Amino acid sequence: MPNLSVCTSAYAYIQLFPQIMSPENKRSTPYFSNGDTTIQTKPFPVRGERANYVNSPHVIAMVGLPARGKTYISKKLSRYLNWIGINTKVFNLGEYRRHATSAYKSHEFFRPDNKEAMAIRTQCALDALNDVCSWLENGGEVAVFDATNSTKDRRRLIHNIVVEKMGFKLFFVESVCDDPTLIEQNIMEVKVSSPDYTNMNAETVLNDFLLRIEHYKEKYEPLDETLEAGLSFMKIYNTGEKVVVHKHEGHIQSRIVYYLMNIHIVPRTIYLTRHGESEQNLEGRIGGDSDLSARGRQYGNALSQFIISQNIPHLRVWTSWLKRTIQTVSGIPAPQERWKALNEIDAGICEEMTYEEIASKYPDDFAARDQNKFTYRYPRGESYEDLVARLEPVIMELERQGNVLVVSHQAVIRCLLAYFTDKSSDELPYLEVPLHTVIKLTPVAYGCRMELLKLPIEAVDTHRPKPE
Ligand SMILES: O=P(O)(O)OC[C@H]1O[C@@](CO)(OP(=O)(O)O)[C@@H](O)[C@@H]1O
Repeated sequence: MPNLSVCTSAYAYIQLFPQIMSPENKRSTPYFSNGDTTIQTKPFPVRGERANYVNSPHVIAMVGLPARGKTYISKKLSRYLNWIGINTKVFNLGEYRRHATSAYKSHEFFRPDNKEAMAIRTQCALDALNDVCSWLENGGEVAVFDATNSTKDRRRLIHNIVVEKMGFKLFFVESVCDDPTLIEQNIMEVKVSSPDYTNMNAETVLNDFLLRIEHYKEKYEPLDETLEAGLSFMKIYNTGEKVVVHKHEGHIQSRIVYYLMNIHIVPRTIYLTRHGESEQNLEGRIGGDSDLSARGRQYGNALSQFIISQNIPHLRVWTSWLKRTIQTVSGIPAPQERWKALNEIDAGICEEMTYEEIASKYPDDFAARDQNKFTYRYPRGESYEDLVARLEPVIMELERQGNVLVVSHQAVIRCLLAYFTDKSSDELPYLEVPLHTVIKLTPVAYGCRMELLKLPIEAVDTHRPKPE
């Protein structure tokens, strides 16, 4: 976290950016608009081996006026990248500023002519970038720098540090929004509860925040492919109405572009549930393709009643290709789609065995799975890690859709749930997904609200907890 020290010595700054600020050209620095004040920062990490990797780390730097959904995009992107196995972390500049100073009293703090505040803000940006670089140098793969980065000078500074000094890849993501309703909605949803505004009423917050935006607008320079032709970036207009991509590089940036092109913020609900109890669940056998038990069929009926009672507009129902999910939704009056990708984890040579049978026939495998359940792959079958890869298109399509009911299996629902609730790969294979329970997910501010709705039909417990 920030280590604030504003001084009048140009020493650290000269060290950091020798090519742009030597003693002779001290006054010609393009990076600060606050007169003679220069910023001292702790030394940046030394450019290490990571810069030479084929897959060198990436910095994703957000761009845009306040209340344009940058934090929403940062958090959501980080959740997705971590879920697909790319080690990602968000560095939010607002948090550095709040940690460094409690000077924020009103929008006046953000006036471009407030020199003292400007020095603090620049110091915080350097501290955050310093942490970004240290984290990437120590094994991180993608750092998301969540800040306004709304001037060309600030972006050049980031480029100097991230690309020229550290040798990392840099991609800017700008969120442009000129719809006053969306902006006001964003302020009311997330700014009213910001630590900047404790104990203030919503109207005062709204007015102050709108003035803060005005201060940023005075200096705002949107990304422009002619003026900043060398930079890699994408611009998202009005939450996805239009997208412009400029010089994106490599596999990770392509995935980021594709993901951000698919997400939307229209309110909707996702319902996840396992099939009703199956014949093989009753016997404690894994996998297979058995029919529902009598209680499983009751759950199918209860689920239809529940879904009808919810009165969900334009609901779509997705199932796997296995009999137990298809039988479960047979009474639901909504369009249905079958996905092979939603089939249960393939247990390979262990299919249709009980855990006890596996432990006695393949003791080494049984122990290995307990050691690392996420990466363990059943011989001639799959691991949870494989399952996440198989489910990525499902997540992408879910992101594009409105209201959806997904009826699938224990391991598959764990993977989907981990994505929506930001659970690590260690936690994922042990998430509790009981039979005869509907998991209702509603997007809120920066995440998802999760409700577990147990329907009143008994079922066996198929959860095998992590051994001590
Ligand atoms: O990874 P574990 O904890 O074994 O759970 C996955 C297992 O859950 C089961 C039930 O034991 O799922 P489901 O009944 O939902 O199809 C098996 O088919 C599957 O192999």
